[in-house]
Amino acid sequence: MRSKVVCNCRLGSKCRTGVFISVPLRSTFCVGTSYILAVKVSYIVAVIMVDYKVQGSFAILEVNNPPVNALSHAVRSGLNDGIEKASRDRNVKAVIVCGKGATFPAGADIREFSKPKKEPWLPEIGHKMEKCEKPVIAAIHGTCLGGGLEIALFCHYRIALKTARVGFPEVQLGLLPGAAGTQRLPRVAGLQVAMDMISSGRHVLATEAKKYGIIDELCLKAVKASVDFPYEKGLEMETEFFKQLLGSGQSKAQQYAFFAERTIARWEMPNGNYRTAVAKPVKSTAVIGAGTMGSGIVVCLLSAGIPVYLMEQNEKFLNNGLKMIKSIMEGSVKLGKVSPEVGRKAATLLKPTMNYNDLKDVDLIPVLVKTCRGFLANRMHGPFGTEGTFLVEEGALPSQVDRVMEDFGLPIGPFKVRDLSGVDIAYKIKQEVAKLLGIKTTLQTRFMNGERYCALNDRLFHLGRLGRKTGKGYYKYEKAGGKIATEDSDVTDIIEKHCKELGIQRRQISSQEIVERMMYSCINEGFKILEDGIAVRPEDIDVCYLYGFSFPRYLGGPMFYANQIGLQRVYERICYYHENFPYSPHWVPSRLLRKLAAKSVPMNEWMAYATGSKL
Ligand SMILES: CCCCCCCC/C=C\C=C\CC(=O)SCCNC(=O)CCNC(=O)[C@H](O)C(C)(C)COP(=O)(O)OP(=O)(O)OC[C@H]1O[C@@H](n2cnc3c(N)ncnc32)[C@H](O)[C@@H]1OP(=O)(O)O
Repeated sequence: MRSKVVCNCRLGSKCRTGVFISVPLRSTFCVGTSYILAVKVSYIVAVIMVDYKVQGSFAILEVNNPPVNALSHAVRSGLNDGIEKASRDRNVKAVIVCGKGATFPAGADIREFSKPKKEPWLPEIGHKMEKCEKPVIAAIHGTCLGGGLEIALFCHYRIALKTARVGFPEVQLGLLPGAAGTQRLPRVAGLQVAMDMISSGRHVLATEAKKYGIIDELCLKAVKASVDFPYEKGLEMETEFFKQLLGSGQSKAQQYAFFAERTIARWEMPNGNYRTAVAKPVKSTAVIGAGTMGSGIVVCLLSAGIPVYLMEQNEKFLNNGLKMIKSIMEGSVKLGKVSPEVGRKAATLLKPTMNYNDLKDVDLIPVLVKTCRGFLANRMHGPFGTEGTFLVEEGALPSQVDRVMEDFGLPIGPFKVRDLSGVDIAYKIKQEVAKLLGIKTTLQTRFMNGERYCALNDRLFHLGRLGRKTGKGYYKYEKAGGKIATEDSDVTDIIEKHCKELGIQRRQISSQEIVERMMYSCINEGFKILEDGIAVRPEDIDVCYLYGFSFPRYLGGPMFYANQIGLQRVYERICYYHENFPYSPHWVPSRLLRKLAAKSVPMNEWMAYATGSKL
């Protein structure tokens, strides 16, 4: 713990060096420390997050806000005071801005975006640095990102370790650089580089950045020319856009996704947690089943350089799988996704077999779960697929459902996915369930075990329309194994025939109904999953969707999306669909959702209600 007098802020005024909490005693100065400090003589508590040192003729402003030196309010205050102090100090001839520990500031403090905004803003500090009559140098190491890079761009010189990385990841948070980044980077690095970096959010190595002129060891670049507007006007526009984005649901969702990814990494199980778990080396693996999914997993393992047995009981399927793997690996090499070296080595790492004995010593066999309802993703995604088919049976077309869901943000609609994974897979899963229940289905079956059943997929299966692999499924393709999906009037005829035979009156279905039925049915299941303790928090579900189903990041995940819509509204619509579709158990409203909706519980308290610690 350090305590030192660092400023002379007036009693009761805001401490400009840090966070001023309370002043019950009469005191004329405040005491700052990097830690929350109870000082005997007063209750004044302040946090210093920029260490100010003078070494020789250099003033060093070292940002000290671990772990990533985010530019929190206390850091901004510290930088602001530091640059003013260095400007005033006659002994100081130059100023160095740097980060303590692992990195130069990695950007604004994302947690502060959802709090009341507090000055000083970053552009104000940046302008003070730029206007400082003494040279201001950014000494960069680690990850110099977002607001951190903007600060560096305001400095007169930038020097960096070769290993340092710079970038504007704001786009991943639904934002744009808001402290002159959009104005200054093009002037330093050129329009093309700036457009690439700002729109991709990619981190650029210092060696590459130097080439672009972002890291400038030699002198202050004269950055006066503007592409479209004078600098001041450009800055004004940038601030306006930044404010608009910051208030948008998209940015909130992306900020949520950023923290959700980190939250789920801190997992806890009854017999261990993320701190105590020790990774076991994986030297050999086996994949059982050489279908689309099995082959995909083999490709991932081979790309990581891990030996893998591919086990199949049927020689023809085994050979088909091997062909598929070879072609995917060759494609990956061509696209530069894996190196030619990895591609060549893959052939030696892959061992096809039809003998289970070969698998007895392998370290890992990934399990391909197809029918189990107990798992998170499959269980939650079940209603999604089922509702899609029901919508088509009631009046929509597969292409309409796909278009609406792609507009919603999914990378590929549910029927295109079914064609990709295979109509036969969906058919066989249903047949397995029917077999377990001792039921035989026909094309006329409308209920199975008291639940609504749609035999449309079965029709396509019996017509040999198995999806991409046969060149026809819910769409037609340019060839068997083709990728270009085109609407097929034959499919419309099949659907209409199905409805006519079963006496189903088709109707117009709105986009809103499609989105609600697809999304709310799986959200309802998501709340049941929380209720059952299958997931320990909504973030688990959302990250699973972001990665497993490429759910749009700008919506955060299905649970965050539900929260944004409002639980009361989601609950009411689920009740509405339950009334209209009483034979689909996925519309039975979740008890947890009902409780949360009734009490308008904020998302961070959902689990207290799910686990019963709050009722
Ligand atoms: C309203 C009017 C305003 C008008 C004026 C506008 C002025 C606006 C000015 C500036 C705006 C700037 C925008 C930004 O700068 S946005 C932020 C840009 N930066 C980022 O997005 C970086 C995000 N972080 C990362 O990518 C990584 O964390 C990385 C820095 C690469 C380090 O990775 P790694 O070593 O793997 O560490 P972790 O990711 O696990 O992170 C460690 C913990 O630190 C927390 N963290 C990281 N970055 C931030 C951040 N920017 N803000 C807050 N917290 C951050 C992270 O959550 C980890 O903590 P925990 O484990 O507790 O979750």
